[in-house]
Amino acid sequence: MSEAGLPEALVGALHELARVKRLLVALDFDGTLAPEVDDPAKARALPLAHEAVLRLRALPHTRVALVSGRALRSLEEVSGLPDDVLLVGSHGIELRLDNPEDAHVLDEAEQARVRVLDEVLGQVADSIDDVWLEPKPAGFALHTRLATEHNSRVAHLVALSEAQAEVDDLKIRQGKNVLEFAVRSTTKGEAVEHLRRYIDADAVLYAGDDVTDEDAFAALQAHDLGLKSGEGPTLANHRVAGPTEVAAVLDLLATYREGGVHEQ
Ligand SMILES: O=P(O)(O)OC[C@H]1O[C@H](O[C@H]2O[C@H](CO)[C@@H](O)[C@H](O)[C@H]2O)[C@H](O)[C@@H](O)[C@@H]1O
Repeated sequence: MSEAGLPEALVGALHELARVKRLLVALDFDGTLAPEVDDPAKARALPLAHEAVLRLRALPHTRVALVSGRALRSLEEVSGLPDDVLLVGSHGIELRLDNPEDAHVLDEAEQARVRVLDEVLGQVADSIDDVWLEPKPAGFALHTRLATEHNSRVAHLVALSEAQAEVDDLKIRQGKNVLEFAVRSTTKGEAVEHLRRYIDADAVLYAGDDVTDEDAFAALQAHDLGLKSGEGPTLANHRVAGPTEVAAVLDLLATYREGGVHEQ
């Protein structure tokens, strides 16, 4: 372990990463910047992580992006970051880049499928204790965090079978105490590839904690750095225990890059 309490190999990789010319720092929100809480509206990035993001986005040739499963509007609210931080919501479906025309629009057929999903999943949530539905532009998250294990299992089974029976071509994702249904199948991996091209990045740091972040880790290249937050199988080449350590990583990366060692 280094002085910062981080693995030596990770500290070395951060030092290398801080030297590249154009750097993309792409970060998942819940479970990575923000500790998990029962009410998604109350999630906030740890102060050290928030501060490090602000320091990184102020540096030349450095862009920060949040890449989240949340709806874009929800991500804007909980992250509370300036407009020049790029935002990706709904697992890659919604983008807030530098121009308003980058915003997504669902076509009429997709909107009709969202309405059917609303009806089907709404009935599931209404009929099982402590299960609730979070609406998003292209679908819904069925939350079971506060439900008993039994109710959670029933909710997942019923929601899966009824939604698939009523709506074609659904993208279904399992997350932490949540089952997500969307009418578009964009992934965080596609989002990272899009962001890499968008800023013409020479290297990418991606940090995430959940199964859906694995698509982003799979999109990383040899000179990138993937950081898994918490337990579970991963394609990331580095791992830390959780949001506290992710904050320490971002703080150290900001310090190295502020040191002005990046290639010009
Ligand atoms: O991709 P992320 O930024 O990690 O977003 C994934 C989902 O995060 C939210 O749900 C999760 O965090 C909540 C707050 O800690 C927690 O209560 C819930 O159990 C977790 O599943 C969000 O509500 C979802 O829409 C996101 O897809």
